[in-house]
Amino acid sequence: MAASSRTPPDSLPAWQTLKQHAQALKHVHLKNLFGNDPGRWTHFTRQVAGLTLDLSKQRWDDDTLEHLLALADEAGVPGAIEALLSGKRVNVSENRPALHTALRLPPGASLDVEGDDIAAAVHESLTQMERLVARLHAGQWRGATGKPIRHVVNLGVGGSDLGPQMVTHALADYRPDDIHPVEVHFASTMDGSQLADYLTRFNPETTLFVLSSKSFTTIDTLSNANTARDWLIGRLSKHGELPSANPVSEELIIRQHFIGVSASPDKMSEWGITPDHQLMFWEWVGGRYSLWGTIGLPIALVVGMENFRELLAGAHAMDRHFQEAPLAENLPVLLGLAGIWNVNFLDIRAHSILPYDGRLEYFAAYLEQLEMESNGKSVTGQGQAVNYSTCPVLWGQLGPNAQHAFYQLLHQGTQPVVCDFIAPLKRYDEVEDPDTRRHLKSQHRLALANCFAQSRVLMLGDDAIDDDGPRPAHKRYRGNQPSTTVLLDKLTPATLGSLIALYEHKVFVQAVIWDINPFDQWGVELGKQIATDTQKIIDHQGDLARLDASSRGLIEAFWAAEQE
Ligand SMILES: O=P(O)(O)OC[C@H]1O[C@H](O)[C@H](O)[C@@H](O)[C@@H]1O
Repeated sequence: MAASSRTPPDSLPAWQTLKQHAQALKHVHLKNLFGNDPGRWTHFTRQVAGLTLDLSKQRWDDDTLEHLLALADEAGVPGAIEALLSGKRVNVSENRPALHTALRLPPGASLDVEGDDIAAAVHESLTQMERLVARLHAGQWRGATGKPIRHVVNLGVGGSDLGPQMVTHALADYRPDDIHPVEVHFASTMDGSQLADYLTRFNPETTLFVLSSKSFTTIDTLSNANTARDWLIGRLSKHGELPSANPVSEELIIRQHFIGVSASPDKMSEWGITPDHQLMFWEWVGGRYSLWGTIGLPIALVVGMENFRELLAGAHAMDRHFQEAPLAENLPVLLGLAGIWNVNFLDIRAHSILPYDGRLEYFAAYLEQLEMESNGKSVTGQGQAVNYSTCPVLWGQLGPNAQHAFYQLLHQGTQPVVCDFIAPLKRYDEVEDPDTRRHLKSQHRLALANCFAQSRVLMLGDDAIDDDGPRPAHKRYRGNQPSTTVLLDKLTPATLGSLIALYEHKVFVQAVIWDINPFDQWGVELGKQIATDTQKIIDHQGDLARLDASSRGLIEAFWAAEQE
């Protein structure tokens, strides 16, 4: 992480100790670790900011943790945490800080970064967002023909889509009921199919688009934006198709139907977004870390500003804990170390995210970007190739659905996989009808029973059954698959904020130990460049002959299909 060169992690004394320790522990089954230590739950469980982190089902013991904590120390984790939170230029390849934590500083806080109080600027941007939200919630934001906005479509991709979509879905229950009803939707794919669905269903007079793009150059988002603009102009302008008594100017349409959110105000203006409808953020906020600021506009539209600020407060509580707690009590550090142990010492390179609550449907997709775009790297901050594994392959799905899909592999496949089970302890208290509440609460108990049963079976295998009589091989379970369980007291804006910040900081801790930069994503650039070249060839403006045989064949197949 640090710009100056560092001892490679695999040359640190604690790494060597861990290698030997792993050899000794390799043949110890998780069930025996539990058998040997009745106090595992207490030893390996921590509670902070509405979250309970149970690491007792990791395939480790007290000594492992001690060595891992020594590794964190030797790798400079405490100093790196301080550098991150105080705004040092930890993103070395782009020479800038990574200050997503500044977006959730409480009102009145200040943070001096290189001579500027950035907390003040952050709060100003939130106030500007609050004003736009208030206008929409009051039904005062009118489309070009004078009707209040009913549908808001966020056009963004990656960090400008996944975080807001995940949180709006998770917190939909927190929608205030005293507001003008505004429904929020998301379209990200460059093929236009998601957007096309909205365009066939929504009334252009009452539809507003939020163009969310940190760079404001992402072709996926800009192509959707152009389609949306053409649709609105085609329907509403004086030359349009709508038989309106009051045809309106293109200028008014763009003014009233587009908000821009970006770190590039010039590009927003160039596209035509009026300065009043531009929300800003900064280069020092990474896209996948940006839901906490103005990119969170869709979240604030769904849950209201008060709940949005609760989300920030929950994340800030985790930031404080990350900064202040000793390593051995520090949730993100412990979660990060469990990952290091699995990847680098137990050679487990697959990681599944399994929430047992339908509201967390998009959490795995969000973490896929957070973890793999951050830590899917193979050179250090100083450009040296690493010779140890970094980010595992991470994927997931709602646990109850995944039980009927890929749990077969978890239980009997050949791959070791570590799983994160995530569930709220309390649910459905707020349902008004007592009968419905009773039924839903029993469904919640059912979901928790499944969640707890699955991690137990993964751990114990056949030993989970009392009567472990003779059975054929295809009915046997070896167990010994490690897992983590994260329990939320309840899924609220604050606990969700803490949960997301927990994973953000876990990713950082791992990056520090692996000595990689989690805040850039150069690996996605070449694909974009080659796609631009390929499009020229598809459009008959480039040389097909210089491509490989497969790419040529694919393009020719497309051309042939176009002729049919
Ligand atoms: O917000 P934007 O600048 O449009 O970027 C959207 C996304 O696209 C990029 O290609 C990156 O891989 C992501 O990190 C980013 O979140």
